[in-house]
This record gives sequence, C-alpha cells and structure tokens, in this order.
Amino acid sequence: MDNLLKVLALANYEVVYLVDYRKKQYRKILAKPAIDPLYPETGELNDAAMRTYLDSVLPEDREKLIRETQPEHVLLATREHGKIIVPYRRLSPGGKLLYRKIVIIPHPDSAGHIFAIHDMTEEMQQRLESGRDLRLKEEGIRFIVENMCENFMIVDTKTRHCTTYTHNSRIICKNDFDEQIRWFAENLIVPEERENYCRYFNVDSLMAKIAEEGGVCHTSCTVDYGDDRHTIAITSTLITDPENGTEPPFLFLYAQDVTSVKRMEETNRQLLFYNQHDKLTGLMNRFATEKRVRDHLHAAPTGMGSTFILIDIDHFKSINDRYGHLTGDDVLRFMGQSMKQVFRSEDVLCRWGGDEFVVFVRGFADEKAMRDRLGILRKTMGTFTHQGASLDITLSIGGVCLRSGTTLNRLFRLADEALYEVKNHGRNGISFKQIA
Ligand SMILES: Nc1nc2c(ncn2[C@@H]2O[C@H](COP(=O)(O)OP(=O)(O)OP(=O)(O)O)[C@@H](O)[C@H]2O)c(=O)[nH]1
Repeated sequence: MDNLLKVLALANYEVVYLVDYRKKQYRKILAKPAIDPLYPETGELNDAAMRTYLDSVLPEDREKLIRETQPEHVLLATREHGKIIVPYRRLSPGGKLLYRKIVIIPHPDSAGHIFAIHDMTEEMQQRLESGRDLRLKEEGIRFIVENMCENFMIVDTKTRHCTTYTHNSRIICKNDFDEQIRWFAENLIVPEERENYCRYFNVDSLMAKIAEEGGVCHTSCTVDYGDDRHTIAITSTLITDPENGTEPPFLFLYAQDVTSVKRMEETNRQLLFYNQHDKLTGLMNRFATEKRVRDHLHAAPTGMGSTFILIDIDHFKSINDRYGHLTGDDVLRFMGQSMKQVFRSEDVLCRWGGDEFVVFVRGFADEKAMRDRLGILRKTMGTFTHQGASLDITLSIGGVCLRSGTTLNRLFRLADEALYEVKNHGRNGISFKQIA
C-alpha cells in the first residue's frame, strides 16, 4: 500500500479515494494540498456530495463516467484488465474547463477499490496547443500548395499509383502515373515536346535525375489550352511518409504556370535591348555606344590601341527622295546587316543617327586590316538593289587608329576630320587620320 501511494503521489493525482462497494461507502485517503472543495471527505455512494461532483462533469462525458464506475463494471473490468481508466472533463466552481482522468484499481489489502483522480488539464492544454500548431501548419502548407502550385501529384514509386490534385477542370485524373503522363502528353503538351516530355517523366530516370541534382529537379514544358499557349514549370522531388519512414519515398511533382513571368522577362529583355539599340538596324544606339567607348577608354591600359570609324551613306537624302522613305529604311537595314557581317561581334557597331554609322574596335589599331574590312563593306553596300535595279550605294568613311590612350571626343574629332577630307574629294572613299 505504501508503494502504491508513492506511485500515486508521484503521478499528477488530484485526489485518491477508497471505495467500498459492499458497504457502499467512499473515503478520501489522499489529496493535493489545495483541493477542490467539491471533493467530499467521506460519504455513501450516490449521496448528495457525489451527485454534486457528477453534476460538474460535462454532460457529454457524464454518462460514460457513471457507467464505467458502476460496481458490476468495475469488478468485472478490474478482474480482467487490472485497472480502468476513464478520462472526463468537468467545470471548476469558477467555470474553468478541467481535464481529469480516473484510474480505478483493486485495493491490495481490502475488498475496496482505489479511485485515483488525476489532473490532466495542463497536459491536455499542451496537447491541444501542439495539435493546434500542427493544424495551423497544415493549413499554411495547404494554402501554399494550393496557391503556389496550381497542380501537384503524389506518386507511389513502388506501385506507380498517383494522385493528382488540380484546380483545372480540363485535367482528367488517372490512378496510374504512366497513364497520367500519357494523358498530359496527348492532351496538353504541344506535339513537338511530347516525346521529350514522356522521356523526362519516366519514373526511374526521373528519380535518378532527382538524386543527381541534389534532391530537386526542374523542367518546363509548353502546353496548349485551346488558343492559349502556356509555359508550365514542373518541379520534381521525393518525399517520405512521416508515419512510415522505411517505405520507399513518394514522388512529388508540382506544376506552376509561369507564362506571365516569362512574358514579363521577355518584355524586360526587349525594353533593355531597345534602350541600348536602334530599332531599325539592330545596331547599338549612340547613347549606349558613347557609354561603351568611354568605359573602355577609361579602363584600357595605356598603350592599348583602338580604332574609331565614322561612315556616312552618300547622298542618302536623294535615295529617300527618289525611291521613298521605306526604301531608305531598307538601305539602312542592309547597312546594319552588312556591318555585322564584316566586323566581329565584339566590335562596337553603332547607328550614330540618320545615315551616319560608327565602328569602334577595341584593342586594335591596324589601319591596313581596317581598310580591308571597310573595302568589303563598301563592296557589299554596292550590291543593294531595289526592284531588281542597283542603287549604286557608296560610302564616305573617315577613321583613326590610335596606339595610345585618348578620349571619345578626340577620336570623334579626328575621324570626323578624315571623313570631311573624303567628302571634300567627292565622297565614296576612305581616309584615315594620320597621327604623328
Ligand atoms: N529612310 C530614312 N531616312 C532617314 C532616317 N533618318 C534620317 N533620314 C534621312 O537621312 C537624310 C540624311 O541627309 P543628309 O544629312 O543631307 O545626308 P546625305 O543626303 O547623305 O548627304 P551627304 O552626307 O552630304 O552625302 C535626311 O533626309 C533624313 O531625313 C531613317 O530612319 N530612315
């Protein structure tokens, strides 16, 4: 009995009674210091004090508590199982919800039974708190999943059974992953991507790819929704069942429509491009060129050469006047293409304005090589035809090759002087400013 009391005292008991069913009496044998006044000291079973206590038990738990503490049930159940545990809730006199648990065991030294009432309020509150935390977390995850991933799929890698979650009523959900992938391929994926799509979503190779790429892998595909084409980004990863960590993992795939993001990226890319380039020829514009040349000259080591060339289409105004503005535009476009063919991609090629063009060659000041390239450009421009007839386009070109550091203003002034020499000598020629 001493041992038993010690055990009970260690547990979070509230009060311990000895109940004698034969004498129909109960007696309090142990209680916490600040005991609830509703617990009577001693009395007869079903007396007024006991009924008052039972009245404080929540109605939905009361019936079960009465039933399980009936003498016949207690005698039978404790003989069979050794003890009875009945959890219940009651209200304190101040109206506070209390969680209790009654443990009934036969008294080792007498015919009676020990009724130990445990206070479980704190424990239950903690459990409810953590349960609520978990529920909130699950709600949060559900929200993220539903809003971020419009569609996702969980695939049992052992059986290939898949569950597809989708907001898209057009998607027909299949139970088998391979069948689902086939359905997507045949009904949504654009024909030119179907083969690759099916190959990518082969479970074994996808799992190998996930492992190779450190746990997550991404792809994108183009789908057709009627007249609309969408870009869908698909992320694949593996998840394990938290309840059964030894089972093979599940494949988790989620898809996001990134069409608007892609469009925005493309618009931004175009905006950036046309901020620096001339729309008609695709060459760099004057603003971007000035910055590029200045940046280069600023960073270039002393002694690094550079070439700056000004090119003017001869009598361009009369081309416009004779053949129309649109043909003039064609000539300008042709000039842009020809410059790109003749010079290297790292050279700065610019439409300075109107019919005037600039070439800036970084780290290179070989006049002969430049004259050769400009010769090809002049020849190419001479091949321009309009409605089958040659327009005999000629160029006036002034340039300067400098072997030492300088400024953009100086380069421009020297090239401009060389250009005017050509113009003063009847156009259609090349002149390079000689620097002593
Ligand atoms: N078609 C077309 N014409 C343009 C464009 N920008 C400028 N121009 C025209 O280009 C012409 C340039 O004339 P000018 O500066 O007199 O040059 P030019 O006729 O080549 O005379 P020279 O340089 O002395 O041979 C002007 O008539 C402009 O209207 C354009 O984007 N498209």
